[in-house]
Amino acid sequence: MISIDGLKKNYGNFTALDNINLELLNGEFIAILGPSGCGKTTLLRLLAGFMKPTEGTITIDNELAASSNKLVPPEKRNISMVFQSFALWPHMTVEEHIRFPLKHHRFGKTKGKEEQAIKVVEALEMVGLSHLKDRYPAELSGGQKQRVALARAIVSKPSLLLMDEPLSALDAELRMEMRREIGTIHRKLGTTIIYVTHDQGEALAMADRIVVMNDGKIEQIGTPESIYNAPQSVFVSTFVGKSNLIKGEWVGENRFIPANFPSVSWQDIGISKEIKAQNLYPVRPEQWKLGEAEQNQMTGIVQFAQFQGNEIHYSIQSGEETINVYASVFEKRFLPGDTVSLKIYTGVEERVLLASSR
Ligand SMILES: Nc1ncnc2c1ncn2[C@@H]1O[C@H](COP(=O)(O)OP(=O)(O)OP(=O)(O)O)[C@@H](O)[C@H]1O
Repeated sequence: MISIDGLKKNYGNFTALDNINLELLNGEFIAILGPSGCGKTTLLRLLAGFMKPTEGTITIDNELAASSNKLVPPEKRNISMVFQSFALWPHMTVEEHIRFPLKHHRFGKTKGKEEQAIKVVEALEMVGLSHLKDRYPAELSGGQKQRVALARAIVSKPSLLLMDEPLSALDAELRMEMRREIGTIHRKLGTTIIYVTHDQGEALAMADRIVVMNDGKIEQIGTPESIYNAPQSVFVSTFVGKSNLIKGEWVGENRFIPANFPSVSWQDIGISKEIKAQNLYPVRPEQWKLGEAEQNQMTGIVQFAQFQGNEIHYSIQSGEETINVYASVFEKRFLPGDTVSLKIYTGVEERVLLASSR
């Protein structure tokens, strides 16, 4: 188990991480999700042992690994890393890359040549590269290079695998394929994975739990479903799921009246206290139900309608607010200039169904 307590990291006067508290269970797949500059890589570097924290501690399997005056260096931690840039050596073949940790790493060291060969074959098979084992990095595609980096990272069976945006240099289709492969490898190996990404789709699809970060702090920790369906802050509701934040007023605890439509009222569907306190109601783009304009309903004028294959993405002007709506292609189509009514799916079950069908 890894325990992070009160972790802080300053670079000079600048605080890159502040009061980070997190417990990771053995075998968990944790995604660290946040925008550029929020401190994701800093957290990963602290976990790897590249630098000391300014305050707080990291404990790995009940042993203090880092504090402001102690640092267990990377080579003394049973960890591996995979980077966005692959970090391969141009003069080594695929097979030599994968054998490297077995020869040199303190934890993965495997003395017998035969045992080494078995482990290399296993790792090559796991990432589907057996047929390319004699190639050099310059002779591989981006996806194949990342598979080499992955095989090199897992061959020594580390207890912790740190991945820093490993798929961001790959094209969209390959990213989807690699998501599945990393998921399969995680299930097979049972290694604890910390996976840094700014891509919400990756985090939602792959992780057991997501840690959403902003500005050096943790905003929310939870399962993908809870992060998506029950964001606790305005930041999480807009960063994950791209909610529209409708302005209005909460009447009592349970009823919301949109500012521009006093005759409309929406019920509470588990909106957090923090969001309520700002008199906002978050509505995700796919949560809207468009219809012909009706009296006593929220309405707007379609500005744009973009065909996306499985969905139509509308931009709708409603009073001063521009509302984004994702509608199924099977629903009634609207055109720019049409006045439409905007209702929302409020049943929690409906919302979960919608979320899981995306
Ligand atoms: N060595 C350093 N010296 C000074 N400031 C730094 C240093 N490294 C990072 N920072 C700053 O700390 C903040 C967090 O950086 P970090 O690299 O952890 O962010 P990130 O979330 O990984 O961003 P990205 O997704 O762009 O890689 C940023 O504002 C960055 O400019």
